[in-house]
Amino acid sequence: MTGDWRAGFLAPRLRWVQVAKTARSRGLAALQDEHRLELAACDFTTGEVRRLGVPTDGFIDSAWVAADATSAFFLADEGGNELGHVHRVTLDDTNAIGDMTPGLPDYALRGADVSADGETLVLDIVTDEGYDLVCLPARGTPVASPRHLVRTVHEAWNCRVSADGTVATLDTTDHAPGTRRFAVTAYDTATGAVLGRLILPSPGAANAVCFSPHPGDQRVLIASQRAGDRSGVLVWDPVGDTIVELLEETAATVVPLDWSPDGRHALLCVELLSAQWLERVDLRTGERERLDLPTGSFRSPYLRTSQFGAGGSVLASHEHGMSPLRLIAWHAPSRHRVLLGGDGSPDRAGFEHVVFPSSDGTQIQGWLARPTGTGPFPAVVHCHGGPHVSVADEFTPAARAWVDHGFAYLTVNYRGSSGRGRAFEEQIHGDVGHWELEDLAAAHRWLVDEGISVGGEILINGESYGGFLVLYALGRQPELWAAGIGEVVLADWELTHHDSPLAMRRLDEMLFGGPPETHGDLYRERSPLTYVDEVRAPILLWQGSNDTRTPPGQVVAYAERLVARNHPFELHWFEGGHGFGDEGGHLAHLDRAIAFARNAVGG
Ligand SMILES: CSCC[C@H](NC=O)C(=O)N[C@@H](C)C(=O)O
Repeated sequence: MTGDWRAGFLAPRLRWVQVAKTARSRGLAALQDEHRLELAACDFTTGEVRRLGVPTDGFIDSAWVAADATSAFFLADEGGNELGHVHRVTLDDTNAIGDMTPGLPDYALRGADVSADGETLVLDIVTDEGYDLVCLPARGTPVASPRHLVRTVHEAWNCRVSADGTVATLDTTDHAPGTRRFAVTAYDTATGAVLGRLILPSPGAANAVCFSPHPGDQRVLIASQRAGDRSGVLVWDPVGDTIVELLEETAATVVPLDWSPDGRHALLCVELLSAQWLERVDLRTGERERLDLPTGSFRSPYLRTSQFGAGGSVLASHEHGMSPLRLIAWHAPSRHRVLLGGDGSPDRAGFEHVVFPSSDGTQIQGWLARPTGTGPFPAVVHCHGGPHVSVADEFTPAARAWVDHGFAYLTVNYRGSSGRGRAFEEQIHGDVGHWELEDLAAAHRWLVDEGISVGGEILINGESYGGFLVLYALGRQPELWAAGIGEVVLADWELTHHDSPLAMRRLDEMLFGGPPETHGDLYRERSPLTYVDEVRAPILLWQGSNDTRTPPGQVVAYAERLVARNHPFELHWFEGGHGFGDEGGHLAHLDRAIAFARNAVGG
């Protein structure tokens, strides 16, 4: 795995693609280049990708395309702070932009959808008052105030609206506050009346994926999680009060992604220890068909999905570790072709899928990239954010950079990651940091036992919740790590909680079992700031000045304690929110990180 990793990093690439519900040959994409990440209108037939001049943050849920692809909606925030208003941009030559909710205070967004008939927009907006499901016309002049359907103070995500706009759903937790064991609640969009609620037996969770494509049909495709490892697909009719259990898996995790425009099929992503493939299931017969597509990944929580295209096709958002997103149209076995994206070298060797035991015998999965030769190599153990997401075999240009500089790179789906069932995901609740550090120590041990690396040459790296793990590991396992590198890190839970909007505070309360007012001891016990004096390794950090997820104050507090000890560290600030918008900035960071790492391992 050698070559010009810089070019791979900086070449324009697609981060996600969305398909319009009733104009399936067109859609919306997030296009990344050296200088910016912005929205683009796509025509899958001609291959045209046209920039809209609208910046975006990389989350697929911060922007979405209208059903007929004549416009798109996005959250316009203030310098990356994720608080603002939903705007509409027309996808014609004018790209006219207008605020959809001019009468509302700034809000965070936890979901949005537009009906297949193009008329109705639903938003799940979050202010310090609570989570509000609102409904407004998707076309025409924005209304002064949208229709308010419901307010809840407990976490509620991911709203969906029926094809004719008469029924909306919200994934709610009123029945189980302080958890993400969601129920799906359906509302009449004219009156706000509750039409039905789908609550799976505890500790199950249900999430609405999408409504039937047909106006008048109020059935919803549901992703279900149940006790243990069980995951499945349901079709729920909140109006007719019926549930059809379409399929259930125990060995693998199955995630429904889309309902075909002809109503016949659902698209599924099946995941086995983070290896993914796509299947299509016939909604009448339950017959499943695995799509013959290249090895790699097809979805990533919050970041990327695959959907049905026009004419019965599937538009697969395919990536692997060393190959950027390609939109592949699958028509039938052995009949698929690339419509957009890629970099011309999808056959480049990528990640190795590895599994190793943690201290309690639980098998932990990771993705490894290593230089050619026998090693040992200095190594980077990477921790993803979330924590309830997982890393698939997805494009990771940083991994290529590390490998080209002689480092092995191992990204770990530690305890708390999604895709391994509820027990695996929830094991960290009330015990934040404990199992994650056990699993990261296991990764360290495995790299040494396999002869891939040697003990004193392993660094730890991560972003967001992964950045929390970097600092927590440096303080709690100082003997293990040669250096720590973090982006948008969390150094203190209590300070973070107090500086965060409600949309983020609910995550902390779920992880700790309550707010700092009642669970302050645990917040302090599991905060890196508490262990800052134990840290031995040098630290390199990047933080966004407008970040509302891992706000600046808590990192400043941590840095002040390092200064007081005269401990070697660097803290670099960038203008932005919870991540780099420009790959130029990201690349400069990586250059610095590699030089810093070489220095730390004496290279
Ligand atoms: C409290 S950890 C930092 C917030 C976290 N970001 C990255 O790890 C985050 O945004 N989590 C989201 C996805 C959430 O679960 O609410």
